[in-house]
Amino acid sequence: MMLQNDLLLRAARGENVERVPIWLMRQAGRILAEYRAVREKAGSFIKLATTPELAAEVTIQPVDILGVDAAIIFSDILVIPEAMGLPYEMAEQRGPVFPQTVRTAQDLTRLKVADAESDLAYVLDAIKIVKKELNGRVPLIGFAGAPFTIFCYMTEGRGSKTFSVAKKLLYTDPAFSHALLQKITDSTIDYLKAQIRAGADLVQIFDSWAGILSPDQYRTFSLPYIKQICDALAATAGVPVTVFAKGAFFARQEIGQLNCSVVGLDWNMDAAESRQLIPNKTLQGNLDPCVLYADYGQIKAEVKKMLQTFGTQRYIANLGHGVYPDTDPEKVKYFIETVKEYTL
Ligand SMILES: Cc1c2[nH]c(c1CCC(=O)O)Cc1[nH]c(c(CCC(=O)O)c1C)Cc1[nH]c(c(CCC(=O)O)c1C)Cc1[nH]c(c(C)c1CCC(=O)O)C2
Repeated sequence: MMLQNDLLLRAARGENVERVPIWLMRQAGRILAEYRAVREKAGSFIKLATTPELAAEVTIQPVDILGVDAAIIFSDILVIPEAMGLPYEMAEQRGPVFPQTVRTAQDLTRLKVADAESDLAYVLDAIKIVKKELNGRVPLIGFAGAPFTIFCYMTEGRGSKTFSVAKKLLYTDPAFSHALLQKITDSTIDYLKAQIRAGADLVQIFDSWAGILSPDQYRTFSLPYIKQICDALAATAGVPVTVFAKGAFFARQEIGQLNCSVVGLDWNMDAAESRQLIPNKTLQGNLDPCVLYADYGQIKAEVKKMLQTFGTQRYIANLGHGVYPDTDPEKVKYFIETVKEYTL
């Protein structure tokens, strides 16, 4: 299937583009009333995420309503622990909770390496439906959490400001930590390959908790596993890979040397400095999501500043993290329009 709008893929591959492509992290769900209506109908987040027709519907909503240049499959990074044998619940207002956690070698023996084709068939089915319904309008982004971020949730059992339970394990039981990280990595490689076979045109790895690690710990417990994923996908899949490590400003140079096409940036990472540290890759980001609370004039000024410093080539416009749930969708549309209208 030929894509009518392949700006995102061309920018990712470092090819010339006539304008900057844009999409938003967490564009599906969170801000749209149309999303909340479907979620209501489904009854729960998990029901919605595991019903391929409904997941496909909310995946396509931002393409129709916001006019973004890509869809991202509606799912969650926590489907990997679930497929490994650690089910999660989505507590209203409180986020994900794992009733059981994994903190010892013995806990680990109860987990398996996920088999995407059987354990995550519902995500793959949703991808196939989206590809059919998009009919080539825009590319579809697949995704997974980085092994360290998944490790955080599996060991801690819930969100945390410090993830001190997870980090304690890195210091007190590195052998266990590496064994769990490897099992997550093996599951994730299989899963991302399956997403690509099902039709994902690009995949993004979210290392949402990268910023809580020291540079040394990041080098030991996160980067090597992301590297395994990038190498495995480069060897077999041939679609662009984006690595987004929130807060890992200290690791930009090393991330830039991975076998990936795009590096995602958050708003703490200076554009010019990032270009210098990562000279040979496409950059993605990095507007502070809070800019979208400002008035239209301020949004325009901030977006122009961002585009001027990143330039229009080897660049994908985005926020520096997911869009916040209480953002006015009209402001989001204005952000997207401002990027689309920008020319040098
Ligand atoms: C850390 C993380 C999670 N999930 C995700 C990350 C990495 C990205 C990031 O750092 O923001 C990724 C994710 N989660 C979801 C998507 C869907 C696609 C998209 O729009 O980008 C994506 C890409 C749906 C979701 N995942 C979740 C919701 C809200 C649940 C609901 O509708 O009740 C949605 C739409 C729940 C979730 N899932 C997670 C948390 C902490 C929460 C609770 C709060 C929240 O972020 O909304 C874990």
